[in-house]
Amino acid sequence: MRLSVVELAAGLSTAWLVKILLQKYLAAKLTRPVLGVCPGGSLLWLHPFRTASLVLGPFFPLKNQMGYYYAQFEFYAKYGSTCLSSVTFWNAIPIFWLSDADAIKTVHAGRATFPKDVEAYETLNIYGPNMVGTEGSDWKRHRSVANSAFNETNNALVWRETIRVVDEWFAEIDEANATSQGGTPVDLLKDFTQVALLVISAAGFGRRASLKEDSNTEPPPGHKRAFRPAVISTLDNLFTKVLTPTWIYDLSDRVYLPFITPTLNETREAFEALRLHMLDVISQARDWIAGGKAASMDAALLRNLVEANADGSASNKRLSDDELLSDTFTFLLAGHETSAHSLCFAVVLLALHPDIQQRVYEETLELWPDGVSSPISSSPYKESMAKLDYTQAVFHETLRLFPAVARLAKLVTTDTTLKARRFSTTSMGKIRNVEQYEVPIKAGSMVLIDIIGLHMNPIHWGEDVAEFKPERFIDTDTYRWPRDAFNAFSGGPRSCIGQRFSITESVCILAHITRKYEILVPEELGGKSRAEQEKVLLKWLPGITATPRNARVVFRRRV
Ligand code: HEM
Repeated sequence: MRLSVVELAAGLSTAWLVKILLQKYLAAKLTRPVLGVCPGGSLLWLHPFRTASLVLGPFFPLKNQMGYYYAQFEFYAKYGSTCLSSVTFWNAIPIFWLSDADAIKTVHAGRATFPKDVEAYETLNIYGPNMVGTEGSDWKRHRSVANSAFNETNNALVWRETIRVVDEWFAEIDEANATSQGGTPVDLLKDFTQVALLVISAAGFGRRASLKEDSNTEPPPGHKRAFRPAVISTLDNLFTKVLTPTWIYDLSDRVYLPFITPTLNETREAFEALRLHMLDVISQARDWIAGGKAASMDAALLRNLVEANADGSASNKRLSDDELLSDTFTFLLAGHETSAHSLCFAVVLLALHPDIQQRVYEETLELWPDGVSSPISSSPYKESMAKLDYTQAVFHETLRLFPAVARLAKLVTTDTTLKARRFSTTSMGKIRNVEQYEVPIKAGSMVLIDIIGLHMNPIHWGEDVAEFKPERFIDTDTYRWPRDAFNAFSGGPRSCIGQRFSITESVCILAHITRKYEILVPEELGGKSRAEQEKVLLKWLPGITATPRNARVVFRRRV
C-alpha cells in the first residue's frame, strides 16, 4: 500500500497532535500531587484569567465545569470547601480558587508572596506602563502619586459634575415623557454609558461636555478631533486595539487589507487624537502651577496627578509624561464601564423591589424635600452623602450580587499555606460543621480570588445569601457587616483607587433618579413572575466587566 504525500502529512500531523495532547495530559496529571489536600482537582481547558476566557466566557466552560461564570458557590458547596484546586491543561499550572474571606485577606496583604499576574494586563499598556499593569516599586510610584489625586476635592467635583450631567439627562427623559403615557422607557446601558463617560471626562480630564453635543463638534486648533468624539471613538475601538497583534498593524501599513486597514487606521487615529488632548491637559495644568495657581482650575484627576507629580521631591517618586498619560487613560477605562454597568443592575433591582425603592425614596425625600437638587449648590457633596446611607447600601448590595469584576489572579512566589474552611451541606442545602484547615500552596501556582464565589458564600453572608437585602451593609449595635467578604473593589493595598469616586457618582445618580421618578419594570414583563422578570432584566455576560444584556426599565415622574 502506498500513501500519497497528503495522506502521509495528515498522518504525521495527527500523530504529532496526539503526542502533544498526551504530553499535556500527563503533565497536568503529574501536577495533581501538588494540589495536596485541597479538593477539586479539576482540569481546566482554558486559563481562567486570560483574554480567551473573557471572550469565550458566555459559552465556555460549560455549566458542570469548574470556571463556569455563573456557578456562584455551587462548586464550593459540592466539594465542601472554600478553597478548590484545579490545573490548567495547556501548561499544567496549579490554580487554587478562593471564596474564603480570611484566605483572600491573606492574599491581598501578602504582596510579595502573591504579586499581581501583570502579564494578563499587558494589552492595557496602550500608552505605556500604568498603575493597573505594574507591580513592585513601579506600581508603588504610580500609586503614591495617584493617591493624592483621588482626594475629597475631586470627590466634590465628581458630585457636582454628576448632578450637572443627570440634570441634562432628566431634561431629555422629561421631553420624551411629555408624549408618552405612563412613563418613559429607558435603555439603561445606553444612557448610563453616556452619563458615566461625561462624568469621567469632566472629573477625570477636566473636559466638560454636554449630553447633547454631537460628534461633529469642531476640533480645537492643533487637533483633528474634538475631545468627546476622540474619547468615544477610542472606547469604540478599544477591543480592536487590545486584541490586534502588532504584526497585523505592520502588515496593514505595507499592504492594503480590505476592512482591516481602514479599521486599524481609525483605531490608531482615535488613540492619537485622545493622546493629544490628554497632553494638552497636562500642559495646561503645568502652566497653572507655574502661574502660581492664580486662576481657578477644576480638581480633575489629571490636573491633580500633574500637581502631585510636581510636588514629588525625589525623581524616583515621579512619573514620566507617558506614565501620567497612561494612568489617566486607565482611569477612563477602569472607571467608565464598571460604573455604568453597576448602575444598570442597581436600577433594575430597584424596579424589581418596590419596597426597597420606597426606602430609598424616603431617604431622598428627607434630604431634598423640595425636589431634586437643582441648582447644584443646594446639595453639597459631603453633607448629602452623609444622609444617603441606605442608598449607599443599595449600591454595595448590587455590587455584591453583580460584581463588575468576577475574578482576580495572583501569582505565588514562595511555598506557603492559606487557611480555608471545610464544611458539610444538609439535604436542605444548609451549611454545617464548618472548620478551618490549612491548604499548602507551592511556588509557581496561582491563586484565583473568586469574587462571585466569595460574595455568594453563605458562611459569610448567611443562608439568605441570594436575596437582595441592602441592610446587610448597614452596621447596627449588634451587627457589623463583613468587610473582608466584600471584594467588588478588590482589597488590601491594591484595592480600587476609584472606589470613592464611583460610590459618589453612583449614589448621586441613584438618589436623584429615585427622588424624581418611580422606577418600574417594563410593561411587557408586568404580568410575569418576579423570577421570570429577573431572568430577563438581570441577564449578564462575562466581559472585561460583567455586562448587563437587558437592563430596561420605565421612569414615571413622581407627582
Ligand atoms: C463600580 C465601579 C468600580 C468597580 C466595581 C471597580 C473595581 C475594581 C477592582 C475589582 C479593581 C482591582 C483590579 C485588579 O486588581 O486587577 C480595581 C482597580 C482599579 N480601579 Fe476600579 N472599580 C470601579 C471604579 C473605578 C473608577 C471610577 C476608577 C477611576 C476613576 C477606577 C480606577 C481603578 C484603578 C486605577 C485600579 C488599579 C489600582 C491598583 O492596581 O493599584 N475604578 N477596580
